[in-house]
Amino acid sequence: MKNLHVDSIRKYYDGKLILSDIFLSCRKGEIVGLIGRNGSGKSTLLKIIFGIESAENRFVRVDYKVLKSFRNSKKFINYLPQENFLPSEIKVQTIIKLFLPEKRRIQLLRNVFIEPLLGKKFNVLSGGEKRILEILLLLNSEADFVLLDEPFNGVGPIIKDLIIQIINDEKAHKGFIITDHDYENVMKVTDRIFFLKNACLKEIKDKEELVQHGYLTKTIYNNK
Ligand SMILES: Nc1ncnc2c1ncn2[C@@H]1O[C@H](COP(=O)(O)OP(=O)(O)OP(=O)(O)O)[C@@H](O)[C@H]1O
Repeated sequence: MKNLHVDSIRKYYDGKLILSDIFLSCRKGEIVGLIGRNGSGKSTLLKIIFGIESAENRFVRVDYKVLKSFRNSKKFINYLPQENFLPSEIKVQTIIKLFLPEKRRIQLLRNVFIEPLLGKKFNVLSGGEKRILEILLLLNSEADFVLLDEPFNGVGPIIKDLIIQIINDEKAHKGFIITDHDYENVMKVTDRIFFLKNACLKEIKDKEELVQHGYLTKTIYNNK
């Protein structure tokens, strides 16, 4: 069983400690959630794991392979950034050809949601259509682990359910680390959840702990 092991991550921005000796692991077949207040360092952590952000200290390995840089990581790990990352002036069918090897394209080209979009350029797609396409491309890639930064942001309930369904369908083949402020859907889809506060990660078991950690107020918690 493949295992992503993240250890001893330490990061400062402008002299301020953002991440302090972070340890995190994710097995293939597992979905791990990451919750934290705005600016707590969630995106920074995902970027460091993926290898596109530097850190004072960083140790990432998949099984026994130590991934020292983005060049090593990209074969094993894929990453959905907060902002759209696909080229705006290119048609969806061309994007699929550019991003996926031939044997991995067929399923996506026949996907009921993607098929009607194939002739459209990326920049004319709706926000939800863009997100679904990006997520499906990552899930059809060969990487064993996928880091998703705010996959639910800006998408409606139907697309959210579709994203959850797609992630669950792929769970047997990949491991996921997901961060999003839609904590209810994060809690629904994940097997383990961690809360990032004061540069440290702590595993949490239920929604009540989100009140204790100051992520939810009692009023929000009681009204849900
Ligand atoms: N390139 C940078 N230079 C300086 N400070 C940065 C840089 N990138 C991020 N930061 C700071 O690091 C902190 C963590 O940012 P990060 O984007 O990781 O937070 P986040 O938890 O993902 O927030 P959000 O939930 O709002 O997306 C913030 O205070 C941010 O201002």
